Amino acid sequence: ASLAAARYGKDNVRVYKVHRDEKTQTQTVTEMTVCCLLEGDIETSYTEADNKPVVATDTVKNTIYILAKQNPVDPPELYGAILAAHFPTKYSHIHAAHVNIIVHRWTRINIDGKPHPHSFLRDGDETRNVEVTFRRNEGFTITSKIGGLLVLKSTGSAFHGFHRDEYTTLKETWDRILSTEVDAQWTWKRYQSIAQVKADATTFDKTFEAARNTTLKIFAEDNSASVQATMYKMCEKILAEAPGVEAVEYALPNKHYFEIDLSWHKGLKNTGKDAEVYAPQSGPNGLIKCRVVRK
Ligand SMILES: O=c1[nH]c(=O)c2nn[nH]c2[nH]1
Repeated sequence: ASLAAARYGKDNVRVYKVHRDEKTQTQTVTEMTVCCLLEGDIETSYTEADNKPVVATDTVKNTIYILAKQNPVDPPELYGAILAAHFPTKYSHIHAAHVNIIVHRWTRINIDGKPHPHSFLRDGDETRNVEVTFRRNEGFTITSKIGGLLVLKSTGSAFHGFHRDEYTTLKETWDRILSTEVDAQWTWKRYQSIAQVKADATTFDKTFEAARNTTLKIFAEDNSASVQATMYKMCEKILAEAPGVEAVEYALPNKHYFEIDLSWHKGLKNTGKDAEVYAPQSGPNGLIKCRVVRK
């Protein structure tokens, strides 16, 4: 047997950082969960129980905290790049690092119409995520993500004209509920240095907001012929808005809501145009994926 691939490190490292602005007496918070895995000349720690090359996962955890203290944690793309580059820079036998960051929502609370200086609420399980791989002599591959954004539209979605044969029972519909959980990501052109990543810091934030707004706008306004058709429009718009992005990917579950025929009860009409009460399904669910690149 031989070792085909190996990477190790610390996962589920929860980090909270506060920024205190003395001038405005306003505080800003960031909470994230970090995974950092290392690759390099570590084979003998697997094949020969040789621990000399092992930078302990506890050391990786400590480094996550120290670099969060010494550097900005926003945008997560920049902190992720700083963290990923640290290990191959410090340890010559580590050649690459893979960083995944999940940024949780702490939205500033408005009290009496005014943003509160140090109070926040968790408005949803939606997260902003980042994946950074740094490989020595190859630079940074950065992917930015929206995760867990639950959206539903009660009409404005259809699905008809699909292939029919002896296996098909699905009825065509011109008016259905569309409910999904947005898993969207966009991969940036390769960066060669932290300086280049830092120079784009505001672009990462602006592109995240633009991609989220584009997703919501097209989801709401597109008279959807299918999940496929609607998600493609989202990808096209994000590519058009973000010249630094090379590819956009979406994975959208189609979370079905079934009509309930209640006609057995005194002829109660609750199907087709009379449908009002539905049964939301936990599964099975459709899953529609795509990756869109520039021509
Ligand atoms: O939007 C949809 N795409 C599909 O591929 C599909 N299949 N069943 N329902 C569906 N809805």
